[in-house]
Amino acid sequence: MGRLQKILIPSLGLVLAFWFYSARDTFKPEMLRGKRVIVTGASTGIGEQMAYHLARMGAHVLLTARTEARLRNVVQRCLELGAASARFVSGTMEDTAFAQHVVREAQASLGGLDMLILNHVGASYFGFFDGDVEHVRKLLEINFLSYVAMTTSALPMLKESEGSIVVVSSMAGKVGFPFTVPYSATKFALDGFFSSLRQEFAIQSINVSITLCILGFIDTERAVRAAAEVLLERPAPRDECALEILKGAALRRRELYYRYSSTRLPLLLRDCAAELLDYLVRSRYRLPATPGGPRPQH
Ligand SMILES: NC(=O)C1=CN([C@@H]2O[C@H](COP(=O)(O)OP(=O)(O)OC[C@H]3O[C@@H](n4cnc5c(N)ncnc54)[C@H](OP(=O)(O)O)[C@@H]3O)[C@@H](O)[C@H]2O)C=CC1
Ligand SMILES: CC(C)CCC[C@@H](C)[C@H]1CC[C@H]2[C@@H]3C(=O)C=C4C[C@@H](O)CC[C@]4(C)[C@H]3CC[C@]12C
Repeated sequence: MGRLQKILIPSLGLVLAFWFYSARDTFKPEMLRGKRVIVTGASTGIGEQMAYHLARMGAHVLLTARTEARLRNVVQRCLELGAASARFVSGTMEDTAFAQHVVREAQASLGGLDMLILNHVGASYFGFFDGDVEHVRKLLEINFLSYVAMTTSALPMLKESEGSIVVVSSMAGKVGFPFTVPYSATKFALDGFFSSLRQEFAIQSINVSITLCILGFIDTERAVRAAAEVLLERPAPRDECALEILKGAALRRRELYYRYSSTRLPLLLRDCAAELLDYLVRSRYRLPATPGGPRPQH
């Protein structure tokens, strides 16, 4: 009996703790109703899908990317889907002044901000590193520095609303993958910046959540065009991916993994068997017969 109690009581405690923890963590679409959200890179791909989900949930969306004609269509569709409001600002994130301009636009048109979704990426090549240092610099400006600039400008509004920052990164921002050298550098940089910033928020009791999203291969047009022939991996659907990101953001998660089986599970190997993980990653590539590697795709 005594032994039974020793086992039963802690087990019951564990079950209750697990139940309490999961109950706290249920996503409801109403969580995003009426929220004021910026989505960058919203003209195509995962960003476009996030805009549509947010619209269905009744959020106010401010979308940005370079291509005005596409943004106009996405805004129109968001309004049809039920967005509380939808607008866009077009321009390039190569310019940090533009990043700051987008945030000012949120202040002017929405009167504040609840969620900043940093998702855009500049075009790069999927192939062996070609030694082009200027390309690395440019990609760092688009994929990293503009994220820093937007966060810095948006922070006063996010502190005010106790809001959220969502950083869309990749498995290639946690592990080295072949053929993504410049891109991977920019994604690792995001992890350093935002993980360190999260620590400072904790010390300063700043209630702004930072969700770093670690994505595997997703079926967006550009990614499929660039990599599908070389990868033995099947891309996951972009609309489901977009919804998972929003759920993680609404629940103020620290990190989000999509899909779990091709991100979180392989990453468990990283600290105890790095060489094995490297080998498994390479084994997912159909390596080319030509010594130059796959033709660079932009
Ligand atoms: N697809 C995948 O397999 C994976 C994607 N990810 C991440 O998900 C996020 C979205 O990727 P995905 O949807 O595939 O990308 P897409 O290429 O479909 O979309 C990229 C977006 O960024 C915008 N953009 C490109 N260059 C600039 C620029 N200079 N200034 C401002 N905006 C720009 C594009 O619009 P426009 O050209 O009109 O400016 C577009 O809206 C990225 O952060 C990516 O790293 C992570 C892992 C895997
Ligand atoms: C451990 C493995 C089983 C997981 C495999 C996941 C691999 C296949 C995933 C993880 C990260 C993915 C890359 C990515 O993040 C973004 C882009 C940019 C896009 O324009 C071109 C495609 C590219 C390079 C993706 C290619 C597929 C990658 C390497």
